[in-house]
Amino acid sequence: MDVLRQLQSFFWSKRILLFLSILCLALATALGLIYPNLLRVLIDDMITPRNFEGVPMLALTVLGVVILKSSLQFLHGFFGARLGNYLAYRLRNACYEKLQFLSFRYYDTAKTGDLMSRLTGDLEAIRNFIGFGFAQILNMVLMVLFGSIMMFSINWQLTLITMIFMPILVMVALKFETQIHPAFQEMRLAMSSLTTAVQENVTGVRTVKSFAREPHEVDKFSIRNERYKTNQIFASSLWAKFFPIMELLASMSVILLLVVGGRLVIQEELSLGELVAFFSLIWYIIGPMWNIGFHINNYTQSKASGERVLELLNQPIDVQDTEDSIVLAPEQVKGHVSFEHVTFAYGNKIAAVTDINLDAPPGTVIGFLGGTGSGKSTIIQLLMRAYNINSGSIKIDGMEIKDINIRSLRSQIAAVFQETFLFSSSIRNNISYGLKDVSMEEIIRASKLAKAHDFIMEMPLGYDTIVGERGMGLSGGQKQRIAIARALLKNPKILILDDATSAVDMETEHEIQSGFQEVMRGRTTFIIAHRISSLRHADEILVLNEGHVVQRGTHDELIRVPGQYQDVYHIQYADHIAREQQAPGKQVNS
Ligand SMILES: Nc1ncnc2c1ncn2[C@@H]1O[C@H](COP(=O)(O)OP(=O)(O)OP(=O)(O)O)[C@@H](O)[C@H]1O
Repeated sequence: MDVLRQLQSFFWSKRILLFLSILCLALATALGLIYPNLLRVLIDDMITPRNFEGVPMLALTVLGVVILKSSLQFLHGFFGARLGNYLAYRLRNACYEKLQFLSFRYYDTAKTGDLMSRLTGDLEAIRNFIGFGFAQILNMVLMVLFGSIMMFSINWQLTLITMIFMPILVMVALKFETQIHPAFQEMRLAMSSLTTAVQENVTGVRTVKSFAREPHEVDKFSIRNERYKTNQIFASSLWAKFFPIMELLASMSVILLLVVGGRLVIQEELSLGELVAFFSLIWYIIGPMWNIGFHINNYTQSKASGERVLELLNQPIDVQDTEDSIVLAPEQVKGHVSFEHVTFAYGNKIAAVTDINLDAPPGTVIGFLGGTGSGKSTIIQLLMRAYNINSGSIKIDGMEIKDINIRSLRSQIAAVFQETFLFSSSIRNNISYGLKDVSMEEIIRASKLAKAHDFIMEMPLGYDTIVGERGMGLSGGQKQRIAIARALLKNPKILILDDATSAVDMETEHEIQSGFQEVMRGRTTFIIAHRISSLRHADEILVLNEGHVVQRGTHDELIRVPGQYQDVYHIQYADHIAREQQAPGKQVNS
């Protein structure tokens, strides 16, 4: 019920639909109770005394009741569907909005398939329950209540006798519930792991094929499919046992009614019409008991689904704006970045970066060099406030970034990553992503700077060419150049190039960088690169090892001192150095 209470806020403004739906169903049920009475009248007042006169009137009454009952049932469906759809619509929007604002930390462990199944299957289960299931459970209670009252009013002793088996029926249904609920939860988990397997396989199809891992992937899927199947079979076998037991218990009540009721009619303590009415009414009690399993199942499934959707909606967002966060005025931002004793660890692991200090006055270029996992990208993520730091401070123009409004902070930063994500849209839209009122001239200018214009013009529809999911159909270098154009168009105060030219050849890199010289002017730029050639013009280069800055200085300073930078330089410039050494008198330099 706690789940229901939490979901309430999503449909409460349309509660009138819920009330109308329940009311219509309750009225339809109440009308249904007229049938047994009409039967009793037909037998006792017309058939037994052989009085045919009232029969046409009785038939008309039945017709009227049928029409009214059908109309009420239609209205119940109509209002229920509107309510369910309204709720699902709001929940879908809320979930999607939440996904937009969840922190990077959440996405570090989130599984796409699992999220998809929450937004589809789970939402559907909630929609069904709030739209129909809930009203039907209430209706079930009303049926039992109305039915019992009528039966008691006819003959209370007979009612008590026929109800002897009802508590057992309820007990069986409740026991069933305690077993089926975990089974359904397990089934949902199994389904989301299946979806995840499919999604990952489709996304990573190139990797799978290049490693010829298809058989392994098939096995992995089979194991998950097996888990789903086992759960399905377990749940089905529970259902299979449940129905015959319920039927047996229900039949006991009918047999009792037959024996005791028949005797009462013979003893003239009960009229024939009343006995027939009783037979009809007993189903008002047995029916709900019979369906209690279905309703309980519906309820538990939706409850499990509700828990999963709410779990997403209640996820804490660890990187958030403070109440009085500072909104940067773009024209006043200078782009002075400083890190003071910054230490940060992902989760409970050891620190990814420790005691980082740097000062980047506006317009300077800072380079990062270091082995895999040395913490270069982490520093950049921290500057964008993807995560909150554990200690130290990061400032822009003297303001702590944790005090700056996140949107306005990120709007001053443009980043190009090693891996480029392109939306399935036109190249033009991909370049102008997130920007309003951008002219075609500006897009072309940025593309030319990023050395992307020529290959875009060679494509069938030029800038209107649609690139598929993750930019399929483009080479890695082409995707990177589009990403660079996108970053340049944003005209940021702070530019981040995280291995941004790794996928282009040396010549193109050189060309792009000469373009960068122009666009980097006046912007504080952070370059992560494995190639010394990308870093040599930086005002300061930080060499990282296991999250620590082990060397810092300009290119000219660093190549002179023994250390990691010099080692990398020697490897990358071996030919050049050899040539320099063959020409005596010349200094070994870049
Ligand atoms: N999202 C994450 N969750 C947990 N640990 C992470 C995450 N990202 C990076 N790490 C860890 O933090 C450390 C630094 O990683 P980082 O990505 O900053 O290195 P890097 O120098 O950029 O490496 P590369 O050159 O390979 O990109 C590594 O030990 C890495 O395993």
